[in-house]
Amino acid sequence: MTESRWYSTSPPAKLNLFLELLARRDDGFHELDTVMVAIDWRDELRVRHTTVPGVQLSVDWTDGRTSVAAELQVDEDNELLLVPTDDKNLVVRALNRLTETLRLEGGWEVQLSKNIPSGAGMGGASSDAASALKLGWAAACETQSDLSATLKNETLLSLAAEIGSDVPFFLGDLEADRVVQCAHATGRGEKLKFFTLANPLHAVVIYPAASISTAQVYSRCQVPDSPQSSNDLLRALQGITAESEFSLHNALQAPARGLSSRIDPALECLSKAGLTHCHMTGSGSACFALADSSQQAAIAAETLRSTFPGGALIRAVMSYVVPSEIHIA
Ligand SMILES: C[C@](O)(CO)[C@H](O)COP(=O)(O)OP(=O)(O)OC[C@H]1O[C@@H](n2ccc(N)nc2=O)[C@H](O)[C@@H]1O
Ligand SMILES: Nc1ncnc2c1ncn2[C@@H]1O[C@H](COP(=O)(O)OP(=O)(O)OP(=O)(O)O)[C@@H](O)[C@H]1O
Repeated sequence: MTESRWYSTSPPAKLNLFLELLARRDDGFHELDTVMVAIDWRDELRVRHTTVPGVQLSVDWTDGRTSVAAELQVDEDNELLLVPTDDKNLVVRALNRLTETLRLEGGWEVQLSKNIPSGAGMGGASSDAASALKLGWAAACETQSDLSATLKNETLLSLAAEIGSDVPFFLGDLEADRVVQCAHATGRGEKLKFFTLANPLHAVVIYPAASISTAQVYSRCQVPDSPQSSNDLLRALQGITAESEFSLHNALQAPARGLSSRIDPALECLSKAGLTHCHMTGSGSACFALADSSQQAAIAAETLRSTFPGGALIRAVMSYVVPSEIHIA
């Protein structure tokens, strides 16, 4: 066995434009109706298959720890900047499971450069894990010529769903083998119908220097008697109806607001910045609002950087594709 070349990609974050709770299941998970869009706030991940067993993961912050800590107004050793390098990291879990499933010899050398904050509801760890599965599969094919391509989609999808409810979204549309930006997700988030946006989405995202546990938010949520539906939004995003005819919704916003006092100021500042459709994404704490253009988003983000009280990562973003392109070096 030899070492593979380096395989790299840029795992994107996501925003939940809509999230409704339909039921609480016996296994503790919730049935969802959610609409996710990938955005161009991205990590960087490099993977190669090596002769050494296990996963050797190194993590840094692309903009430098000092710079991110300054934006967040915290010390460099603050837990907001801590990213695990052991099997708590979903990248390590993904590659270990790939090794077991494919009965591979050897292990992995991995370099992860973070941009996406954790505990933000932006799915950063899940996206890293999905990318690790894709890169790992590609690298394994280089050193193990007998891997069956027909097993690829089935294996990646089942490992992704095992690792986390958000992970399958970040694999993209495996069946149709096309790049897309959006999906309507049901089940616990793993049943996906991908679609292409009629027009790019522009937004400003504020991560208000607070990490929230997804499990804690779900433990405080309430399933409504009459759930709202994502139908109008789905039709507007696909250009079937006029784009102004939709509203966004997140059933996890109320329980998350009860866990962090940093969400309300983020929502207030976004709504005062001349943007529309202000909401929290996923289980929080990050909040976003939609802009008409990349220029409006950039100007609003710049203004918010001077007006938002306390530390925060504030970015102008736009819709992006899943999966992101793989490079080989
Ligand atoms: C909030 C979202 O990000 C929206 O896209 C996802 O629903 C969360 O997805 P995730 O972070 O991949 O979550 P998982 O790692 O699968 O689950 C973490 C915990 O969240 C709760 N959970 C998650 C997904 C779901 N549909 N119902 C739940 O109740 C469960 O308590 C679970 O133990
Ligand atoms: N690759 C990774 N990058 C960042 N954090 C990770 C990673 N793998 C595991 N973690 C851990 O996962 C936890 C949550 O991270 P994640 O970014 O998935 O949360 P989130 O923003 O709430 O996303 P989601 O929308 O999926 O709930 C953190 O405690 C973090 O330490």
